[in-house]
Amino acid sequence: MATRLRPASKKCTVIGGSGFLGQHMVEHLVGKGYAVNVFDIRKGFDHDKVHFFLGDLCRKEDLLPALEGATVAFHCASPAPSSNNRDLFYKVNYLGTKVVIEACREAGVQKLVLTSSASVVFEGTDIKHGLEDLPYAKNPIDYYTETKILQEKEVLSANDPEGKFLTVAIRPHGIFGPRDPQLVPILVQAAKSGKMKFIIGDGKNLVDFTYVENVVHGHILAAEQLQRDSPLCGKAFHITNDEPIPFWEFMSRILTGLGYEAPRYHIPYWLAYYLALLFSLVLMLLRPFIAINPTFTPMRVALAGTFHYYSCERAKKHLGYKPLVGLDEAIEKTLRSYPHLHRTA
Ligand SMILES: NC(=O)C1=CN([C@@H]2O[C@H](COP(=O)(O)OP(=O)(O)OC[C@H]3O[C@@H](n4cnc5c(N)ncnc54)[C@H](O)[C@@H]3O)[C@@H](O)[C@H]2O)C=CC1
Ligand SMILES: CC(C)CCC[C@@H](C)[C@H]1CC[C@H]2C3=C(CC[C@]12C)[C@@]1(C)CCC(=O)C[C@@H]1CC3
Repeated sequence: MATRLRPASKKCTVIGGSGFLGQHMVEHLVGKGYAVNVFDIRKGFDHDKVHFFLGDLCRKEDLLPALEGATVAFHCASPAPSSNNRDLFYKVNYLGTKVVIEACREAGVQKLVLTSSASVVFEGTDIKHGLEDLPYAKNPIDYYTETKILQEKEVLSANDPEGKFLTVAIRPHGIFGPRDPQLVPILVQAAKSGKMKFIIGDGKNLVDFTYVENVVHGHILAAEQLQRDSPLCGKAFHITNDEPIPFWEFMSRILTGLGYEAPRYHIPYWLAYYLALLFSLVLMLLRPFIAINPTFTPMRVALAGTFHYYSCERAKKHLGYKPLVGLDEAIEKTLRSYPHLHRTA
């Protein structure tokens, strides 16, 4: 029987492929017939159809073998936002991304799809139906976001159709779903230690939470539509569930779905913000003696107490994007995927 050869254009590399989003990307790409290389500093899972390359993206010599023969590279690697390590964010997200671009060009990769973040325009004040052409935040909410801005600028300005190298950035917001190590586990941890009693503000602020499969879908569409002279070249695209929901309703649905009580007492936004700021200053002074990772940071209070939802009309128009999984189904699937986080008694 003749074996059908996989077209060379279907070989890709997922940088950060061992992470939460990366792993979902890999599974969907394999399902769509791509030959997939994963590049990461750690091996997060096993897959018989995937080639794993371990290394640091800041080192071009580590990266090059993983990019060999690939036409598309997806760059979804980043230090965890909660690590709050300024030097590490700068090194990996900014300097490392320059290395990624250089290595892609050297290896002959034709398309680079960056996972950016909708937060690159967020300064801690309300954004309603935000468009991609809002200016980058002058005062980003944290170091992580500061370096996501530098990273996105670097990738978009590297778009070079003459040099046969095309780039695009996907800006998701509040990714959640099975195996997310961040949103649901942090929430459950806070609930277990009795910290999820308060609603910051009036609880009416709408926010985007985006199911991981929709984020993956947006990335794959971007890679497939990115062509010379297409309106995608060098542009950013919001990818959301297109169903903004009150932040505290989303939190409550996750908490009650896992058997915890929903927060019910209101605390004014400004009070929560200044308390978190004061707390982080105290922790900074104490850092030489004791290291604590606080649950309530000024950044989280800002995210929990303001409106921040984004339009994905540009993605609908130019990528043909439409969320594949609606919010209700996404929450259900997520809750079902965390049996070990259900409250026992
Ligand atoms: N989780 C969220 O809500 C959102 C995430 N994003 C972006 O999506 C991307 C993926 O995020 P997640 O999957 O949630 O994070 P994650 O922490 O699960 O995955 C990131 C991966 O990058 C790898 N990595 C970190 N430093 C590296 C280095 N120097 N060399 C090679 N690999 C390295 C890590 O080992 C990890 O596997 C990131 O770029 C993040 O900024 C954007 C918007 C929202
Ligand atoms: C303790 C509570 C007040 C809130 C707990 C939930 C939070 C851990 C999450 C709610 C919104 C999330 C979010 C991100 C991380 C996890 C949350 C703060 C990001 C900062 C992840 C990286 C990004 O690029 C932007 C995200 C915005 C929303």
